[in-house]
Amino acid sequence: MDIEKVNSMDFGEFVDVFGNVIERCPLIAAAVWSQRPFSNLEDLEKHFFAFIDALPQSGREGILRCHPDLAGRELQQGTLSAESRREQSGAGLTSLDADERLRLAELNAQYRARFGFPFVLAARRSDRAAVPRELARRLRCPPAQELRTALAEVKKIGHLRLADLLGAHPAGL
Ligand SMILES: NC(=O)NC1=NC(=O)NC1=O
Repeated sequence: MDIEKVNSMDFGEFVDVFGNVIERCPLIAAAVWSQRPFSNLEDLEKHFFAFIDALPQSGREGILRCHPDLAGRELQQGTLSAESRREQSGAGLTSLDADERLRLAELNAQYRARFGFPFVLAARRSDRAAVPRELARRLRCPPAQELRTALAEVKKIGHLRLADLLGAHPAGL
């Protein structure tokens, strides 16, 4: 899909296509639509990220809370979004053994209890060994720093999803 096609979309089509670039936050696409026309993929992405950066802390934390846990209940129940399912299975999280799943569940619970939002990481840039290691490492970070780190991961996920939608090759982020 080229940027001219994106710029020609009406509101409904735009949100249909881009509504899940940021997981379960179609509001962001709904807001970004007003910024058209976009000069290219980077410009479109810049508007998604600018919306996030302009939110108050409660809004940025809210975006994190819209993310399903990695290898969590939604993965087991099959209620993940198509994008999340692809990302999580791509990182090998659909084939964890019981011990691995339990360890991740425990770490996710500790993380959520400490920060008040779920652990978020771009699964496509990770794998089944790195996820628990990263979770355990970030669990020890100061809250303000961890909020910044988690949002950077949301942007990595968004960058990869936008690149998929526009048929571009994701830059190393
Ligand atoms: N909590 C999460 O990090 N969730 C996710 N990361 C991804 O890359 N896809 C997800 O669903």
